[in-house]
Amino acid sequence: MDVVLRFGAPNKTDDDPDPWSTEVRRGTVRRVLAYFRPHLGKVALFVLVAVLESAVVIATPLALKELIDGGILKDDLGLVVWMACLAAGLAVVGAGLTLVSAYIAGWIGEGVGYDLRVQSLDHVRRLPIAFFTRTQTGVLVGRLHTELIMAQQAFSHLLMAATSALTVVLVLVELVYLSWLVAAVTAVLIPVFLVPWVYVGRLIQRRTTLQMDANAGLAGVLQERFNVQGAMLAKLYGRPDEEVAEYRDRAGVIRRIGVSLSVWGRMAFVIMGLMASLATALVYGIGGELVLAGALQLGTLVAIATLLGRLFGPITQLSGLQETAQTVVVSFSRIFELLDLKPLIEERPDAVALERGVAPDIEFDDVSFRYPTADEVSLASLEHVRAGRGTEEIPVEVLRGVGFRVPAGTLTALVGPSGAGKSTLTHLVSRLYDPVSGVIRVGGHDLRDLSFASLRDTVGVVSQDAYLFHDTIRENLLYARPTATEDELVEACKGAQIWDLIESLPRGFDTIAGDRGYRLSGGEKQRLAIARLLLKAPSVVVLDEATAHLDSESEAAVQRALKTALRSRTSLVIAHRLSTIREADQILVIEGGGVRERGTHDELLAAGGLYAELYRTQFARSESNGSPPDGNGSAPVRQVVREGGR
Ligand SMILES: Nc1ncnc2c1ncn2[C@@H]1O[C@H](COP(=O)(O)OP(=O)(O)OP(=O)(O)O)[C@@H](O)[C@H]1O
Repeated sequence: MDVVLRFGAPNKTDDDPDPWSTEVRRGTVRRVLAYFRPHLGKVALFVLVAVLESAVVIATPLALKELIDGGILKDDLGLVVWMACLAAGLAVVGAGLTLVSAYIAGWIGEGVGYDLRVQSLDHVRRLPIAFFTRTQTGVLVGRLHTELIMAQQAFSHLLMAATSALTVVLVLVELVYLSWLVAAVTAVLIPVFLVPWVYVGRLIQRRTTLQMDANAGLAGVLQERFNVQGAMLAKLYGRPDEEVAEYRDRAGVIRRIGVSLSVWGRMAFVIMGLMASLATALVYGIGGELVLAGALQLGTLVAIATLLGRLFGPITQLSGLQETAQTVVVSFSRIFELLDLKPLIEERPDAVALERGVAPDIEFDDVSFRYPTADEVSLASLEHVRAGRGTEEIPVEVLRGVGFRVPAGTLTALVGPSGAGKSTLTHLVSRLYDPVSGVIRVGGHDLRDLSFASLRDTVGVVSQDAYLFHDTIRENLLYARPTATEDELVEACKGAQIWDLIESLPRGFDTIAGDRGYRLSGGEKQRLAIARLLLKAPSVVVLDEATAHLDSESEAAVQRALKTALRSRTSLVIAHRLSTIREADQILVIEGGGVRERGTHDELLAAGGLYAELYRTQFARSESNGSPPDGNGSAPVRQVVREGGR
């Protein structure tokens, strides 16, 4: 087992995957340190500034000592003025150095945060689609955002703590030099004063973790409920009273923790002020007696009191060092967990490109497939569902020994009962997944040998529920081809039968579409997606026809759009409409993860098998102008290829 440390974990049960888990993997510290490497120059500069800053801290009391003992007590006005000016100058330089060191620490922290952010975003982008189907978006965003900010801030704090450590050491050395007795008393008393401070610090730390946990939980729920589909489901099926009660409970927890945090946060300052005042009183008490006894000079006493005042800030900062270090290590560990997920689908170094603009054939050669299990593609802590230990996923083969060929420039329709594996077949063509065995060839090349860029250029997909970004129609279209001209946009929209609508909108292409631009109907959205496809001009089209009922006008428009989109392209269409099926050069009837029948519409009807049954129960209903045929088609039955049930 890789997990070796556990820092103050909250009350979680084993079957509750915890997105804020504080488990740390072995080797994390080494990996964190590696992030310093590109910033070593800045780190060296930071150390130099830290040394200067600490030198200023200990020099000021010495100037004050000289001002009193050598100037005031010896009536030397010149020295008084000089030392006062020196103390003032040191104060200004000290303030400047503090700002400079905060700036450099910020640069290093932000630099590490930047490196980590770019690396993790790029990595997550390359993760397989299976990862995204399993992961809770809110929790993933939390990890990529909140966690990263925490790691980076804590990182900067660690650097500042290094300055504090140096200051504490130098101040203690100077205290011993000025008066070993007062230094000894201070050394004994500091830990006593620090106990309440450390206690309060821990309390604040625990509450902050709880608050983050509660906020993340609420954010996850809100993200799920308040997107358009979630809000729709909640309106149709939700139980408002119970849901509001749940929000109240969650918000109540955040309020309770927030109130307690604000009190304890104030308490921390109160304790620090109190500690400083008590220590000063004590030093003047003991030191005053020594001055009266002639064992200590007045200037030395003032210098000691000043030094003490400078000691508490750094010491309190150091007392939180352990928690800060933990935060860095735990946060980085959670991000590394994500970075360690394998992309599964990768581009080969010697990947080739298909010739552009030439429609290739597609061939499935004995392809079998199962969806990856959670262990292979995701993190339990990101799924954030109560999976329960011991309920291991049993991988089920979704496709078994599938073999067929789509000749170049032809249309193949996939039909079959729900859950048969039609969408899965199309996912494999666009290489969202790789087959477990067998080969898929496009233009004679194994899909796995093609470069990603070539694959993206070659295969265009239009899904049933076309997704649009919350952006203008123009930006949504340009996503497929950023260099497209206005004329090309218009032409694509005309081809997709959506231009009339866009033209009629007051803001035309600049109308906001997407999640909150919900004004587009299902058919319109699909036509916009077809326009996007036309702009991309792929030579292979994978299409899932909309099952949603479209009115006859919209349906006719979609059909016309499809005609343009599929013309002289190699097409694989999950067909729900008889018109598409009739036009297909080949129909594959998919059932139970295999091709059961293949042929044209007439051939399959004549064969009287599964297709004929599907036709009677589903497709005939969508045929507007005629009654279902009786199955006595004229096509010769021998042309129908029946697949063995593998
Ligand atoms: N992401 C996934 N992870 C695991 N199993 C999946 C996943 N997607 C689909 N399946 C399973 O794979 C099988 C085939 O599903 P697929 O979506 O390919 O069927 P389909 O023929 O397209 O169905 P429909 O017509 O209802 O869309 C089903 O049993 C389904 O439960």
